[in-house]
Amino acid sequence: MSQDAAGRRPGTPDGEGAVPEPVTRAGREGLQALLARPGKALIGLDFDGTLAPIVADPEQARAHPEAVPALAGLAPKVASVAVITGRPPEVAVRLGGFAGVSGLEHLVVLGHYGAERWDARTGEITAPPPHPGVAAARAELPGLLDGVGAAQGAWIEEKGRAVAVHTRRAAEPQTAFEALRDPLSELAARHGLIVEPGRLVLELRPPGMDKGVALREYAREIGAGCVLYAGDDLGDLPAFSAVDTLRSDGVPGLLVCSGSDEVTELRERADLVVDGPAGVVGLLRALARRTG
Ligand SMILES: O=P(O)(O)OC[C@H]1O[C@H](O[C@H]2O[C@H](CO)[C@@H](O)[C@H](O)[C@H]2O)[C@H](O)[C@@H](O)[C@@H]1O
Repeated sequence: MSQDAAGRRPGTPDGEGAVPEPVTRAGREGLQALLARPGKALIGLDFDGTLAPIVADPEQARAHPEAVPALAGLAPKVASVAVITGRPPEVAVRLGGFAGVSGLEHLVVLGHYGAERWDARTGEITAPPPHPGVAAARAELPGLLDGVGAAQGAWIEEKGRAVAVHTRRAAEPQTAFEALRDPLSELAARHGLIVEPGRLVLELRPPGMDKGVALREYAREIGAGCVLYAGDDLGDLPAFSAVDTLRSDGVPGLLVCSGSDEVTELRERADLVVDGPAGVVGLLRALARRTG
C-alpha cells in the first residue's frame, strides 16, 4: 500500500493508517507477538537512514521531525526502545534530540555498533578503553588519501573510537568508495582493525562488536519476549541475523527495512519494507496506536 512523504497512509479520515502487513510468515508472527504483549517488546532502531534522512554532511543529519514524538508515543508501551548505531552515542543523542524527552526516560543508545552505551536514565555513557590501532591508522590516513587519486573529495570523519572515510561528496562517490576499499582494508588489518562498509562510507574500527551482538545481548538483558529491528544499511545485517537467531530460539521478531535505492541487501531479507525514515515514523505511530 502506498503512503505519502510523511509516512501517512491514505484511506482514513486523519491520514493515519493501519500497521502494514509483513510479507513473511515469521514477520507476521513477530508483529502479532508485539501487538499481543507490547510490554515484552524490544524496539531496536538504527539512526542514519532509519530515524534520520541521509544528507551529504553527517554533522547536518537530524532525526526526522516526527521521529522523536513517534518514539515518545511508543516507548512507554513497550519493554524498551534502543537506538543501535555506528555513531558515537553522544553524537546520536545530540543529532537525534533524544535527551530530556518525556516518554523517552528509558531510552538507550548503543553507539559505535554497541561498544558504547548511553542511558537516558542516568545521561551517562559506558565505554571500554580505546583500541590503540585507531590512533595509528588515523595518523596514516591523510597520506593514504593523498596517494589514492580516485578518492578526490573523500574526507575523514573523526569518531573517537573509530575513524571513517566518506565519499558521498566526491565527484564520483561510488568510484572513490571502490578505490578506497582495498587500501583501507590493508591499513585496518595492519593495525588490528576491521573495515565497516556503509552507505558511501568505509569505517576503520575495532573488531569484536557489531549490531547483532549488541541487539542479542540487550534483548537477553531485558528479557525481551519479542523484537522489532529496523535498519537501512549493511551494518544492520548482523542485527537482522540476530533477530533470525532469536526467532529460532523461540523469540518472535519483525525485520523492517527503511528502504532506499542505495542498499538492496536488507530489502531482500526484511519482513516489511517502509519508505525511509518517513515510513519508519508512520510505522512507529501505527504501532503506538495499536498498542493502546
Ligand atoms: O548505524 P547508523 O546510525 O546508520 O550510522 C552509520 C553511519 O552513518 C553516518 O553516515 C551515513 O549518514 C550520513 C548522513 O546522512 C551520510 O552522509 C553518509 O553517506 C552515510 O554513510 C555517519 O556519518 C557514520 O559515522 C555512521 O557510522
